[in-house]
Amino acid sequence: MSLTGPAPGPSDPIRSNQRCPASGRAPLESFQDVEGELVASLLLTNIAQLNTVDADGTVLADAAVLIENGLIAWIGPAGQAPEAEETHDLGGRTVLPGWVDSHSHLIFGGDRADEFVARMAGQDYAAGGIAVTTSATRSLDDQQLATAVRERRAEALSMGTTWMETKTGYGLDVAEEARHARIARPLVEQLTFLGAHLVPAGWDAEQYTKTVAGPMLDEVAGDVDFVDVFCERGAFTEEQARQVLQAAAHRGIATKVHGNQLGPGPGVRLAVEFGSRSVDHVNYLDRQDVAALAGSWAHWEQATRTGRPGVVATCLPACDLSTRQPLAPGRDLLDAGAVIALASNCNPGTSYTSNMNFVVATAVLQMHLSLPEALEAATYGGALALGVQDHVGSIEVGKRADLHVLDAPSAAHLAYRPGMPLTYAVYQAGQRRV
Ligand SMILES: N=CN[C@@H](CCC(=O)O)C(=O)O
Ligand SMILES: [Zn+2]
Repeated sequence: MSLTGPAPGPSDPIRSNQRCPASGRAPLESFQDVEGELVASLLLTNIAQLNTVDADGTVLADAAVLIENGLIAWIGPAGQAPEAEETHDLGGRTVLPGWVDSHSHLIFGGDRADEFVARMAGQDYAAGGIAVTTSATRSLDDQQLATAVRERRAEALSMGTTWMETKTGYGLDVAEEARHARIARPLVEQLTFLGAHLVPAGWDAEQYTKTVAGPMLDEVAGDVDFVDVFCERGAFTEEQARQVLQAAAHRGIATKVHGNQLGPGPGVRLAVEFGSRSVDHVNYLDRQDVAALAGSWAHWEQATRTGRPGVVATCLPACDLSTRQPLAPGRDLLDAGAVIALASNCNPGTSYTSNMNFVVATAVLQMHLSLPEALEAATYGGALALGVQDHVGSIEVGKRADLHVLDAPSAAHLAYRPGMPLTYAVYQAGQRRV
């Protein structure tokens, strides 16, 4: 396999000012003028361990990466690296793809520390807490809400997350959901509509579902990449979830499902039936669920990463710890041939962290994933869950230069030294951001 290749041409994937293939929008507009300068050609060299997360899991020692115009242009031994306008000596550190965090809820006001403390004292998590955050979020004006989202996105970037999805779902009426979508749109790379998060007080569930699947979806459709539904006891039933997913399919919008989080249920089945990009949480799976998820990848060639992707099972271990749910069976899913992603689920109710280093460490230590499996799930797996796997999620020629530099000699240190501040530098579309 050759790791070298020609510099990307004009038709190559997302540059920082190009359109996102899933949404047709410019995903990084908000980041253009924040900091960092885009150098036409930049060589990163003296990399002790380069984890490409390509289809072969190639790991190179003593490596270099050439970035041209924000894209990866060459990968190979440091001793054979081409000349560049500028060189960064990474001092024998480790490089991996930037994290692709495919599940978060950053559009919120307030926090729910009291609820967390009660949970640690033995109370169960229940979907109803979403209403508390909805009130706190509605009380923020546009500027306050934008600032909150921007700061949370920046916090995630500072820990290596170079591509991030976030969801609405704390507005829960037409005007608020539309306001949240409009505000968040330029602040994250991809946006999901989760009007079907909770039936708000005072609403009849059937009426609310109709509103979500009709006028609310119409109002946000131009701003979102995905439609999601929380299919769980205390949230939306199978039939209600089906209405929302059908409405999305009718409008040609890709779907996601929050499913099987608090108990066994129809979430996985629905996601497979609708060909959703992902089903997220997946804590309570039976054999048929696991088989259905694995079977959804029948038309995908793993060795070449080509074909039709199936439904990604997104595991959220930080959430599982905070809600004291059994960890999602990531090991069993992988062994059965399913494809998993790891994501933060950053939100004030169940997972108030966007630290993907922590998520990956937990997946290795507690879910029994190998380090390479966890790395892949938190990068390429996330990209698959978002439909952007041809553009981000691995270090390969032609892809966007999203790189996470660890202050460590190998990626194993992520789990070996859990909780330590290992992020040394972050390059996003070729610009040094951290
Ligand atoms: N489970 C549904 N939604 C969020 C939690 C929302 C909340 O409790 O505020 C989640 O993914 O965990
Ligand atoms: Zn969620």
